[in-house]
Amino acid sequence: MKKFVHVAVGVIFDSAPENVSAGKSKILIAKRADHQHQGGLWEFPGGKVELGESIQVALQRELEEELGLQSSADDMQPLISIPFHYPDKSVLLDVWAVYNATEFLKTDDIELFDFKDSKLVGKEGQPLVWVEHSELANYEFPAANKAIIDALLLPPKIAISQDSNNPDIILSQVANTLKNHSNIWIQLRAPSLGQLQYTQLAMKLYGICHEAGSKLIWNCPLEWYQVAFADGLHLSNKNSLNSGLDTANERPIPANQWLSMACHNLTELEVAQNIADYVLVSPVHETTTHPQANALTWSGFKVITDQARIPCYALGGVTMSESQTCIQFGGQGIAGIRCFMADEKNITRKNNES
Ligand SMILES: Nc1nc2c([nH]c(=O)n2[C@@H]2O[C@H](COP(=O)(O)OP(=O)(O)OP(=O)(O)O)[C@@H](O)[C@H]2O)c(=O)[nH]1
Repeated sequence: MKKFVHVAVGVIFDSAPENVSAGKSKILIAKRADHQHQGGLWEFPGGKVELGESIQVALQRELEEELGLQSSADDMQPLISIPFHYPDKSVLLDVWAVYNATEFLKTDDIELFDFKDSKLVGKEGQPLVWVEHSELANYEFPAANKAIIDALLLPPKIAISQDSNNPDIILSQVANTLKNHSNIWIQLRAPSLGQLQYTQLAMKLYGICHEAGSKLIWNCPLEWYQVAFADGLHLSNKNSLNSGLDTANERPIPANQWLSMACHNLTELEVAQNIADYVLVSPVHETTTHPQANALTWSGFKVITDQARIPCYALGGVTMSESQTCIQFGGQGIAGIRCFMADEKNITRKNNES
């Protein structure tokens, strides 16, 4: 039988959550010894959860043993949990963000600095480096870590545009959302528009999103997708079915673009996590547009996040006030239309007033 290990993993930030979301923070990574499983690759520090230990206690113990880092439970927040099967071993990585580490871990700490090589090393002699988010791509990690790195790059909020047959209304809506929210990506969903109108609108929005430090995810048939004006593609059930992607094993877009899929149950999750980077799980609550759909509730959402090895967003009647609940139930963040976008009537009224 394959060996199974439950691992507590810490993504250690040198500063507070506000600085992390503003992109002004560094992350500590360590190199695994050659003789270890996945040896020679970089990792986020951590180790096995011992019998009867909580994840937080295990992580605090491992970080103390490996780095001399004394972390406070108040500075820890769940990031993602990843069940992953290597050919020789199955792991459950329980990954937590650990903030304010430099308050406890001095980079010039004599114990952690190898003066001979002028390098930072851990207590077990493992090389350590503080890196920016954008530098993570330059290091080679075990396969299970792709989802951790994705979770670090993905935002806490995804605003989905409200459908309209008037592209100008959608454009104003999105601009408004970007004005009112930071750290948010836009998914352009506009089933009432034809291909030409959709493409023209998406091209305009791509510039607007990038100017605001956001990203634009297209939600349209695969054939409409234009790599040069998009950061990624979201495949609804209908669009993935129409393109034969509901059973696919191959990504339909390049690896450096984001791919998300709709997910309503564990069967859809299995299909999605073969090719997508993240899923939008719905409906968490009953909504006015889908009153007949059976709501998952937060506990049903957790059934899915527990099985997911990619980040999961909560969609369907979820409000901003539930952001922390979403994280506690294993979610990456919140996706929605109404919770971020002003509705069409207000936009029309505002446009008429100005
Ligand atoms: N700490 C840590 N482990 C990871 C990461 N990614 C990942 O796949 N793992 C896997 O999770 C397991 C961690 O177990 P561990 O560190 O306690 O044990 P080990 O096998 O490395 O060595 P050991 O048995 O000698 O202690 C390893 O199989 C490792 O390959 C990561 O980012 N950090």
